[in-house]
Amino acid sequence: MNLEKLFTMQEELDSYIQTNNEVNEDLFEKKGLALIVELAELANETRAFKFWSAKGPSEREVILEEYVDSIHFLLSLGIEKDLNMLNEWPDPLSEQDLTAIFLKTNKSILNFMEKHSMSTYQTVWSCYGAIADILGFTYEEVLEAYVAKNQKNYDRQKDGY
Ligand SMILES: O=c1ccn([C@H]2C[C@H](O)[C@@H](COP(=O)(O)O)O2)c(=O)[nH]1
Repeated sequence: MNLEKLFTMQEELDSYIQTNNEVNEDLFEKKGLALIVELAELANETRAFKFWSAKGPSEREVILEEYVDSIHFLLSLGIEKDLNMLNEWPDPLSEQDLTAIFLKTNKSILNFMEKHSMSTYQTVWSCYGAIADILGFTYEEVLEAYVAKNQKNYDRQKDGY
């Protein structure tokens, strides 16, 4: 999937949020932590690791919204480090197990935060690609859900979130 439109939309949303909240500091670390938190929220909604519970995963729409929350922060981190020339979503890792991919993704985010190169950034995208594959999300669905959540984020700012 071409990422150009998403980077542009994210850049606009980020500047709106920063202006609205009068923030001028370097936000890389906070956004990095935000991505790790979003990844955990996503894992929690899938309940993939909850061997002690009989309850199934949340509804697909709920999981998809959590997924695109991560995509927001992933784009935003790339913008912070001038890596938004990444045009195409890198090929997904081949991984079938949700627990394994969540752990790999977590590691890839920490690795990117330590060494922010295009290569470590692409690995995070490949991990998220694998998560989408396992969850059965198409690029079209992800794009549509991203656009909807991006708008919701503006609305929340206007409502004094
Ligand atoms: O600089 C920012 C800060 C927040 N968000 C978006 C990403 C997620 O969609 C949402 C997370 O908000 P919480 O629901 O976790 O508060 O905010 C951004 O896009 N850019």
